[in-house]
Amino acid sequence: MHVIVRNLNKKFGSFHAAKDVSFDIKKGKLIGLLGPSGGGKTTILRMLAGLEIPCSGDILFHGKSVINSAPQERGIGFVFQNYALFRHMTVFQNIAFGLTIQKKDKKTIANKVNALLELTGLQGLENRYPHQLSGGQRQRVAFARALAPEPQLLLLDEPFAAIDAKVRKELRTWLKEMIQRLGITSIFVTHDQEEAIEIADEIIIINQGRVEQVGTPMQIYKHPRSAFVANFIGESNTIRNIEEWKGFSKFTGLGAAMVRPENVEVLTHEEVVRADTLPRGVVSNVIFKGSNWQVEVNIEGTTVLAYRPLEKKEISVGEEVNVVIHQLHFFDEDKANIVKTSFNKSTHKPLAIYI
Ligand SMILES: Nc1ncnc2c1ncn2[C@@H]1O[C@H](COP(=O)(O)OP(=O)(O)OP(=O)(O)O)[C@@H](O)[C@H]1O
Repeated sequence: MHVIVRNLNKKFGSFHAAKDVSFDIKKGKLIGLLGPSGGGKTTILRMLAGLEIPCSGDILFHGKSVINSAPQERGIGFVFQNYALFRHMTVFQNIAFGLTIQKKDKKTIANKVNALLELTGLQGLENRYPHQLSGGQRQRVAFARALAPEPQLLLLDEPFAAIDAKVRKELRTWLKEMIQRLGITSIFVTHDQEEAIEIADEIIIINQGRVEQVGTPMQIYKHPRSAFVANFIGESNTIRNIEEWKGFSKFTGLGAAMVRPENVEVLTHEEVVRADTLPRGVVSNVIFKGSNWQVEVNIEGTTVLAYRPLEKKEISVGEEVNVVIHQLHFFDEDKANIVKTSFNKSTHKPLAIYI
C-alpha cells in the first residue's frame, strides 16, 4: 500500500506531540520511525492506525483519505513490543483471532493459520499457550496474528524491545526477510539506531514531534541534515573551536563542526610529512575494536575520536600525534554544508573544497 502523510498535527492539551508531520511511503517498503524517547513516534503510528485522531492534516492510503475511517476499516496489522497475545488462547487461536472476527469459515481459517505457522517457523507449537513460549516465539506469533487478516500495512511498535540482545538480532533479520518476501508495506518504531540502520529501507527521523530527515540509512549517515541527526545516527565528534586548529582558521564563524571518526586520520611522528601544517594533539585513549583501533586524541581541549586501521603501527596513550580531517559538516538553521579537505601530499596543507 502506498501511504501519504500530509501535515499531521496532534496536540495533547497544550502539548504539541506531532508537528506538521509529512512523508510518503512506497508500496512494499520497510520504514523505520527512529528518534529519542518521547519524540512522537508512537503518536504518529497510532494516528496511522486510527487509534488517535489528528488535530489537522491528512493520511492517504492508495491515494484515498482514511482520516475519517475507523481503525478496523484501514486494513492495518499491528505488532506491539509486549507481544499482547491473548493469554488464555493457544498459538493457533491467537493467530486465528482476526479471521474469527471476520467470521471466516473453519477450513479457510485452518488453511491460513497453517500457512502462517509454516511461514513463521512455528509448526508444532500451535497448541501451546503464550506462557509456554520464548520471547522470540511469542513475537513470531504476534507477527503471524497481525498478518492473518492480510493487512495492506503493518505497523510495528518497538517489536523487539522486550527481547534479549541475541534473539533480537536474529528476529530483526528474520523480520526483514519476511517482509521482503511478502512485499507488505511496513512501518516500525524504534529508538535503536543500529536496528533502524540494519533493517529499514528508509528511515524517518523524528525529534520533538517533527520529521528531522527522511532517507535511506546510508543517505542519512553520509548527509545528515542537522546536528541532531548527525549526532543521533552513528558516531560523531562535535568540535566547537575548529577555527583555532592549525590550518582551519578560515572556518571562523561557521559554528560547531561535526566530524565522523572515519574521517579523522591519526598520524604518528614517523608517518607525518609536515607536522607544522597539521593540528597536533595527545592520545588520551586507545581501544582495540577487533576491526580497528578507536583512538581518542585531545586537540586544543577537545577530545576527538578517530578510527585507525590495524595494519598501522599501534599507538600509545600519551603519544603526540597529528591529525588530518578529511571531511567536516557544518549546520546552519536550514542548511547542511559538507567540507571535504584535499591535502597537498608533500606539505599536508589543507585545501578546502565545499560540496
Ligand atoms: N494520550 C496522551 N496524553 C498526553 N500526552 C501524551 C499522550 N500520548 C503521548 N503523549 C505525549 O506525547 C509525547 C510523544 O509520545 P510518544 O509516545 O508518541 O513518543 P515516542 O517517540 O513513541 O516515545 P517512546 O520511544 O518513549 O515510546 C510524549 O511527551 C508523551 O508524554
